[in-house]
Amino acid sequence: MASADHPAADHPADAPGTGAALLDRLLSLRDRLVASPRFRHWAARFPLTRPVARRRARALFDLCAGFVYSQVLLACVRLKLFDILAEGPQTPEALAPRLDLPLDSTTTLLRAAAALRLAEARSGGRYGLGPLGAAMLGNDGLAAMVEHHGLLYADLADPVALLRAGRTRTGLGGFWAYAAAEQPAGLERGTVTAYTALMAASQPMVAAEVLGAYPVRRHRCILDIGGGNGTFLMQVAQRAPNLRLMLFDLPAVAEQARERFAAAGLSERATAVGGSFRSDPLPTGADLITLVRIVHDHDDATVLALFRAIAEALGPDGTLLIAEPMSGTAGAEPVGDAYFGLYLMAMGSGRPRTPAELEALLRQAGFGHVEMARTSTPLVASVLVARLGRTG
Ligand SMILES: CC(C)=CCC/C(C)=C/CC/C(C)=C/C=C/C(C)=C/C=C/C=C(C)/C=C/C=C(C)/C=C/C=C(C)/C=C/CC(C)(C)O
Ligand SMILES: C[S@@+](CC[C@H](N)C(=O)[O-])C[C@H]1O[C@@H](n2cnc3c(N)ncnc32)[C@H](O)[C@@H]1O
Repeated sequence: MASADHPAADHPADAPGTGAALLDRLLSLRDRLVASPRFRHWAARFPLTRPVARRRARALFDLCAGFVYSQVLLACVRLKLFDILAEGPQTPEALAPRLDLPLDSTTTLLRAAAALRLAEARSGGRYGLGPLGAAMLGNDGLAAMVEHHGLLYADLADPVALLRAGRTRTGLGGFWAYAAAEQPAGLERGTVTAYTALMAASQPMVAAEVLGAYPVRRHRCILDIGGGNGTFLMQVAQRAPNLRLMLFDLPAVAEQARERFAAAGLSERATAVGGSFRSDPLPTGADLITLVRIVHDHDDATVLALFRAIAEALGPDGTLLIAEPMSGTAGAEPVGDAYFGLYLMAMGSGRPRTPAELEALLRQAGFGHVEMARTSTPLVASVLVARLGRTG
């Protein structure tokens, strides 16, 4: 199941012999060359190799400096710099009292933000929004994501220790309380509220991707498993006024969804059922089941059991839709494998999967037809659509 975003999704086995062996030899020759200080010295000066050498140096520098760039972004978010610059370009002198920073620090922050394209130098020594700062505006979910990274960075302070320990107790694991819980259904409201709020804040950008990729209107009843406080289903409700809405999540989370459905006047159309998909039966009656940012949280055995339970709950004509950032996404490789790979390791449960890995698990559970639905921003979410049986 290769696609434009996942060109290697099929993972064809390397043909034994010539092609792969020749490639290996060429790559080790490249590595030996690049590892030589003399070659690097020469390549940085020779006009034809200089642009490549500069790009590599910059890429390596960005890897060294990534945390510093992240902290510049965090400072901008905390100081609400983007909202302030959205009023119009301003001088450091005018901005310093508004940011409650000394003038010198204001200039340092503005120059850093401009270098990272979050802000932009304008005429008369003023600064305005940069293209990336403008993209942060009106995206409270992204700002909340930026803020919560403090937990991740603390867990990653010693990355080798984290990798050696494997699944261990961490700050992030405490935040995502279900990740380590033996009996997640017993989690109390106080424990699930912070992660539920973070997911709700960042859900609109995910819902926009999913609903742009798949026409939910063709269905009669949707069940959103792990649906949080119902933010996704509330977006669905707007797109498909005739669809019945069901949500399943841990009892303390489902309770919050029920309250929000009632407040939005959706109680007639929407129900929220509390339980754990690791131990409780799923609600039946839906012809579309969605797993939005769920599968990557769990290990293979849990995922396979969940897919099997879904196959049973859906019935033969039903559709399962999986939406989450996936491993191996073309153009977003570091998102799936570097960011989510280490994120989920720190969280203590799950792993990012390629579409082909997901498809293999789906097939084991009886889903014979699996295809990708194209999203506009696959780093936010890729979408897989699966149906039972062999035909589409
Ligand atoms: C108008 C003129 C003159 C020119 C226009 C030029 C042009 C075409 C500009 C483009 C403007 C544009 C449309 C920009 C769009 C920007 C977008 C869509 C940016 C999106 C960025 C999204 C980001 C950075 C997403 C970050 C997401 C993160 C960090 C998510 C983390 C999720 C976590 C930690 C989830 C945890 C859940 C768990 C536990 C794993 O299950
Ligand atoms: C990462 S959040 C995603 C929430 C929502 N789908 C979204 O994208 O915003 C994972 C959700 O799965 C729920 N969850 C985790 N383990 C569960 C289980 N065993 N049974 C039911 N829900 C579970 C959590 O309570 C949480 O709401």
